[in-house]
Amino acid sequence: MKLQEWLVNGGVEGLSWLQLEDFPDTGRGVKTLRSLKSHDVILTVPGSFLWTVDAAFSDPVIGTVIRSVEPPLSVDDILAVFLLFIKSCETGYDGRRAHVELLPTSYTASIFFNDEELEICAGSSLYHLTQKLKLQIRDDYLKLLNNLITKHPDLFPLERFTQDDLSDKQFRCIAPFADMLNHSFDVELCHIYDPQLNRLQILAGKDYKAGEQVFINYGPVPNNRLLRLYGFILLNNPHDSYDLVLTTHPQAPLYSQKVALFESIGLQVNSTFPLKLSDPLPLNVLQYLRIQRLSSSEISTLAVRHGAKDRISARNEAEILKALDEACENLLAGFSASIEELEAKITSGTYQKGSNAWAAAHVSIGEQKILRATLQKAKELLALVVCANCGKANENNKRCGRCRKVVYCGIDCQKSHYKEHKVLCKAAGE
Ligand SMILES: C[S@@+](CC[C@H](N)C(=O)[O-])C[C@H]1O[C@@H](n2cnc3c(N)ncnc32)[C@H](O)[C@@H]1O
Repeated sequence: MKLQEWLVNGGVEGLSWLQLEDFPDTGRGVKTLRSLKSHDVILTVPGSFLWTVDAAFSDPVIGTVIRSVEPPLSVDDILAVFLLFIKSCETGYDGRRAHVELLPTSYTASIFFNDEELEICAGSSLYHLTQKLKLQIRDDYLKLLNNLITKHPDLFPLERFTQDDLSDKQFRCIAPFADMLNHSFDVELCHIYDPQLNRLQILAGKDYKAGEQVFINYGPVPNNRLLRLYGFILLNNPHDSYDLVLTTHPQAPLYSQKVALFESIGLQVNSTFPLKLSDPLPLNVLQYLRIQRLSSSEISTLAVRHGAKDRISARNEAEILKALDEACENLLAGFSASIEELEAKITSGTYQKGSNAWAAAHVSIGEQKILRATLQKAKELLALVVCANCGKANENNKRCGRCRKVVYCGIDCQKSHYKEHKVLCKAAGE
């Protein structure tokens, strides 16, 4: 095989015990022909084989052209143009062309979904980011067209540099053969680029028996990101998350003081918080919201000076939890299909296992489960702040002595509420 020859002749080590193979769950991947111990070096790829900005810049044919584009191209654009240029060459670049020929010919990253498939996860962050990405790719393509492609038709024939071709930026390939390794969370992070020695090494991320598929770990990536970047999802992904974006309007009262307070606890005014099933309402979300809703009389209290780790006032706490409750309800209402509807379609086989629709449904289910857990947590915390009977957020509200899950502002409210509360109270107290 041409690729193998090119790599071995150029000093790539490891190819005598690694072999490409098709696997049922992951598609094409790499198997080891010998047993490996965790941390063994299994593949070494010298830097000269990598697709890098430097490699593109030093290419004798297009290097100078790419370098002279104004405004300068982004790293992604340079790599995409470099790859497509090699793909469009009919002669020369034998090794690199052999590599490009082996790249997948179709992709299942979410930007390649048709409208119907994408609609399945409408409301999810995957949906919003994919729509944004589609527009960004169109804009990037138009810029490339004006600033590079139409200026050098001899180097970049228009019919081979269409917007669809450039969407192939999704190939996240960095090194020939190393990019054939599939992902598993069950192995340690095991790919290392050494800038001094200018080489990429892959170590065994666990012990392997001869004949097993070898994996690398793409990092702690949630399903919405796996689907957006790589076109697959993992069931029971331990890193699944919903990215909650919190921002504060510059016209908000006490804006500059609040920004300073955010920064004092390592947060930005525009922050993204990954919510997880294992921690659906992280402390830093509460800290952000407490600061965001501070009143002028609360701004210099001790609790604020301690980073708003604890409640600042009953008023402030009730306000942030109600806002969070409302935000979760609104986000959940924005999904095109509920968890139950999607699960029914998966069980009945309407969304076939492994299809784009199936993957989109799983991302939507995962995000909704997290949002429901966040909503539940916000409700539980709110019940410890506002009187269960009259709804007042009072500093002296006391917990129900039995279940300790609700609070009352006084004995009268507790008595009036007892009829409604007793079932829940008994169940919680048992
Ligand atoms: C770096 S490549 C790995 C090699 C790839 N399978 C190939 O045939 O070229 C990354 C792509 O492999 C697939 N992939 C990697 N890990 C996977 C996994 N655990 N399950 C399903 N597909 C996976 C996805 O399509 C992903 O975009």
